[in-house]
Amino acid sequence: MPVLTVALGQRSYPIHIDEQVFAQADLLLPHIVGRQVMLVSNTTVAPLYLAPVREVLQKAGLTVADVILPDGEQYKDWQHLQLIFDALLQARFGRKATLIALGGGVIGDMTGFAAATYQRGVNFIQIPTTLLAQVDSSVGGKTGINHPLGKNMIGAFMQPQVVLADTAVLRTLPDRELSAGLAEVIKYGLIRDTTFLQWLHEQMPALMAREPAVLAEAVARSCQHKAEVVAADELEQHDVRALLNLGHTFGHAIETNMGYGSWLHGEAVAVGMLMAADLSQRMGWISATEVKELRTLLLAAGLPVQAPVSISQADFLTAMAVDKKNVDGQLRLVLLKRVGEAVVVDMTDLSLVRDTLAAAGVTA
Ligand SMILES: NC(=O)c1ccc[n+]([C@@H]2O[C@H](COP(=O)([O-])OP(=O)(O)OC[C@H]3O[C@@H](n4cnc5c(N)ncnc54)[C@H](O)[C@@H]3O)[C@@H](O)[C@H]2O)c1
Ligand SMILES: O=C(O)C(=O)C[C@@H](O)[C@H](O)[C@H](O)COP(=O)(O)O
Ligand SMILES: [Zn+2]
Repeated sequence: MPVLTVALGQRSYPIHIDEQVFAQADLLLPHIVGRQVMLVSNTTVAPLYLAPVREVLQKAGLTVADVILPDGEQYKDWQHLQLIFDALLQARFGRKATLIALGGGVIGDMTGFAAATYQRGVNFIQIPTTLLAQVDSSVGGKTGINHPLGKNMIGAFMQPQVVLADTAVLRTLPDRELSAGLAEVIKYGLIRDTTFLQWLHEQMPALMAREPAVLAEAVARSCQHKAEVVAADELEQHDVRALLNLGHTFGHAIETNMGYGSWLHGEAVAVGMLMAADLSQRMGWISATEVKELRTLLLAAGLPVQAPVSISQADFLTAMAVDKKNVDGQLRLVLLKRVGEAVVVDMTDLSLVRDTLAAAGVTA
């Protein structure tokens, strides 16, 4: 069983990746500090996986309550965050309470933000149940909610106590969600590991067929990348962690403009990464062949490669103008200096960005 570590001094924590770890007492219980545990899940995941987790906690004599949120990115907002606080207060939970996020990235981001802010901060645990959450969102401590004008605009950095990534639960994941997770997996190859990228080209059919060993390897290699980047730049202050944002400035613009939940995060990131690659080619850094190879890989992963037709260039640029990487109103994008090496670039001239948008069929 691979056990990785996110090395952050006193805030270090393990990531357990294996089958049947999501409700394993010896992995879960040592990370619960008080006697009160709030399980946070959604209407899809709770019926599938909540009972075994509750049972383990109750058997240990803990007080367990739950809050089951509606399912979807459109509910990653203030109103539904408030439901977590309501449940915590109604159950009289205090500062020693532990929150457990059982679900995908939406549940993880919201639970983490609730933990960061409830009574000024309580512990939380990530049990990610989507591929995307296992390879990316459950690790690294970015938590938060969306604003109608921008993705993840309200939030906090808050590291979990432990991540239990159970690859067996991926069996019930819909195909579209598997593909969305693969977008973030491909991202790691593009920004920092050409060997992994080559492996992904070769193993994509096995990943799409959910071959357990191959899927588990993709999760472990992705988590290793994420853990290293987060350990190097936890709070995204040194343009290291920002590289994990490849494709996200375009992608978040798609999600915001299309209405949260219409495009999956991973789908928007896939198209965004292709746009970033196109722009990198325009900068003279990567070749047309490399852009084409990325397109082929995204298609093999069942991901979209075409921007939505209903968004204009102005819509894109408006959403991109509030991106969190921007400094003093200056657009900053993650591009590829070469395949396997990403950089943050100040886009002082927007003409190439417009060219990329136009080439993707986005109307002026
Ligand atoms: N914090 C971070 O570092 C980070 C990183 C990447 C993405 N994100 C955020 O994560 C969110 C996307 O996460 P996501 O892709 O997991 O989406 P999600 O949380 O909406 O989950 C996707 C769907 O799969 C369902 N589901 C979850 N686990 C399942 C299972 N095992 N079987 C069957 N169905 C299951 C969910 O109910 C949902 O319908 C976005 O809000 C994105 O911004 C955050
Ligand atoms: O962990 C990070 O850092 C990332 O950028 C990972 C991204 O995949 C993720 O979508 C993240 O939530 C985006 O962060 P944001 O700061 O652009 O909202
Ligand atoms: Zn992402």
